[in-house]
Amino acid sequence: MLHTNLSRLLASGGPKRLISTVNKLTTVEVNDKTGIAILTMNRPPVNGLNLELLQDLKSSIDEIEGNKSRGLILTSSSPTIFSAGLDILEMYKPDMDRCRAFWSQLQETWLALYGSSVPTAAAINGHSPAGGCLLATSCEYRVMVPKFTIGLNETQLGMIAPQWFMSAFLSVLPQREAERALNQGRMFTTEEALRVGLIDETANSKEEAIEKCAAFIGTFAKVNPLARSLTKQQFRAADLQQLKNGRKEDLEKFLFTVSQPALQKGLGIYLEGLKKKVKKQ
Ligand SMILES: CCCCC/C=C\C/C=C\C=C\CC(=O)SCCNC(=O)CCNC(=O)[C@H](O)C(C)(C)COP(=O)(O)OP(=O)(O)OC[C@H]1O[C@@H](n2cnc3c(N)ncnc32)[C@H](O)[C@@H]1OP(=O)(O)O
Repeated sequence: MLHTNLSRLLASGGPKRLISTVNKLTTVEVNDKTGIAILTMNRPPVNGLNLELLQDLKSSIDEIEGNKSRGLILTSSSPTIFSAGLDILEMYKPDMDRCRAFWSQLQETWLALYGSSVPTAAAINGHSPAGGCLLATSCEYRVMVPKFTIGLNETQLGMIAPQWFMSAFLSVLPQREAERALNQGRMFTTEEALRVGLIDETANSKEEAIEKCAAFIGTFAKVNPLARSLTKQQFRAADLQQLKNGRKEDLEKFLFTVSQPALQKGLGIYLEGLKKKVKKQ
């Protein structure tokens, strides 16, 4: 009951204090009463994860870790897109120095979110392909609004999701389901995602999704915070360590992959397809 009241207060726009507007592409709002932080991505039109958005996400996660928030809810300011995943323009005909910085920042941001000491939840209020799905599956709980899609579609783009994308996916889905979905590059509708367990709940609006995420975070109200966070970290330690140990190799593989002419050709065709779709409407 206490948890429900807390989450209602949060979602009803109860006393909220904007504690950070420092970052250009993210905001952090901490509710004074509940202590839960809402981290909102705001890079129109599709929250494409470029270097700057990834930097802002990392610095917002650090801020939430540092200000003793009781939990983190990740969401988007767009009414239809949670995140379109990695900004393809960072990988298409890239400047290699920037591309290096981009991938290193993606690694850094993932380590911070997946390894966060506070309870994390994603209020998925729009489409969530690829890198968007990575962000959502790196959280501990997912609530999604109907009529959108989520999944790791990398193979559809001729790309291979790195091992740590798979780790986050596998922390949510059974191996058989995860392997098949990744091989197919499958995008799940909200209803399908609920059925396989890729999301935990559905909600009819962003506000309700945030309320349900807050209720999840409220379930830890009476649990010792240090014991909870160390337990979470033990569960995730092997996945985190695997990337920490292999960061350089992972970066080199990425740079090698994006410099392949066949991949560049495929990305060009994919981008063209996205643009043609816009013109048709
Ligand atoms: C073992 C070895 C490992 C080594 C590692 C090597 C490689 C790993 C590499 C990569 C991993 C990649 C993961 C990714 O995240 S790739 C990105 C995948 N994302 C997508 O496929 C999503 C594509 N977008 C969409 O499907 C739709 O845009 C969406 C459903 C999200 C929204 O649809 P809507 O109709 O609302 O909007 P659009 O009109 O389609 O888009 C508006 C505008 O935005 C541009 N855009 C969309 N998505 C992206 C994107 N991801 N990056 C850049 N730009 C994007 C779109 O082109 C439109 O632009 P404009 O025409 O207005 O200029």
